[in-house]
Amino acid sequence: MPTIQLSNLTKTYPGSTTPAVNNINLTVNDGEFLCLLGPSGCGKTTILRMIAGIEHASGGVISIGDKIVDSVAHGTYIPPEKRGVGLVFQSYALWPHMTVEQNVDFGLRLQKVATKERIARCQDVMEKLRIADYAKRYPAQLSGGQQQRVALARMLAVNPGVLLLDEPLSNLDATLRLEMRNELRRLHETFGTTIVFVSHDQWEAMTLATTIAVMSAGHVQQTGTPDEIYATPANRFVAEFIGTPRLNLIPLHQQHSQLSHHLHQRFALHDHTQLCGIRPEEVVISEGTSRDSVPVTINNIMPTGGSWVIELAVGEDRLLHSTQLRPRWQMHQQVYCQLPASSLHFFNHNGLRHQVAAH
Ligand SMILES: Nc1ncnc2c1ncn2[C@@H]1O[C@H](COP(=O)(O)OP(=O)(O)OP(=O)(O)O)[C@@H](O)[C@H]1O
Repeated sequence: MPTIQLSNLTKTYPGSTTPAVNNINLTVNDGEFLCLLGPSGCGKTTILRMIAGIEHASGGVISIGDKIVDSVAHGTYIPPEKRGVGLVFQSYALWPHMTVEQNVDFGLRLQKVATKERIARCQDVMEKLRIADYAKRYPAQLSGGQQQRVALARMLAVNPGVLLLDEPLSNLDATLRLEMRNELRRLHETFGTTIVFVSHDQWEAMTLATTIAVMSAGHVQQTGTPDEIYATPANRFVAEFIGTPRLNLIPLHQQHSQLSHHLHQRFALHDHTQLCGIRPEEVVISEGTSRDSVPVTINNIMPTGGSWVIELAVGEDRLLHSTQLRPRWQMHQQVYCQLPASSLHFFNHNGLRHQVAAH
């Protein structure tokens, strides 16, 4: 299975002055399940369409395996059907006048695969995707999730080296979404296909991907495993984009902030260190005082179905704590919170993560 390499990849649509994709460098390794994650309009779909070949790059190079498939400078552009990639869109685009079986068979027919092998491959992929029972039905006679699986089966039947998925779960309800996530993960394990998946849903990305590339405004902000992205966000954007409830951000240069004062006592903070972040589940609450604890008031207790979000007041500052344990605190109770040093993320005036030393 091929590696996909994007080098200084840029796309500016005609009539636009701002690049939709701005000088991106990204490698998708063999067998990797990479998720392009970011808010609407950040350029995820544009990248996918350029890899597929249905959009031309304005600059930079795309290679699949050892072949350059798009490069303005080299004058190279390989058409989609010669790239060995399968693209599944948000809308499944099944042929309505063909049965499930005929839809799955479609690509194999185009490739002029021998009849016997076509039948065997269709059957195999339909069984793996659990749609063999609907082989004779038309798309209109299937549920959204079943149609989704037919679209995937149609792609997998032709055995693409690379599978590109553009928010393929976005039209499904919550239960089906979960089912399809498991299905996709199973597929990745079974077929070992290199997958590039576009999503704006952080949980989808965290639960599915082996690697996440977090994007904003045409740039890749950080690439890493789900764990790395969550535990060591490279900048403020990534830190805030990932995690629910959002990471707490404490401004470090506000005169009357008790939390800021507390952090200045513990750490050597310079002017360029602007913000300190801590995830709500890392904030520790206790009844008694201890070293490095801060007195706080329980300001609000919000149940979120199986977990709780608690708002703490520290003077004018507010801090969120989240927990899976039913809280034993009362509204307005005075308690103490701790901000463990290993859970703190410091960001400079450019929003970049950096280290600070303890006093
Ligand atoms: N065909 C086009 N012509 C002009 N501009 C476009 C075209 N397609 C996309 N854009 C613009 O390029 C930018 C990136 O769009 P893109 O669809 O890649 O973002 P996205 O991250 O996939 O968004 P979403 O999650 O909403 O699908 C957006 O500002 C969009 O308006």
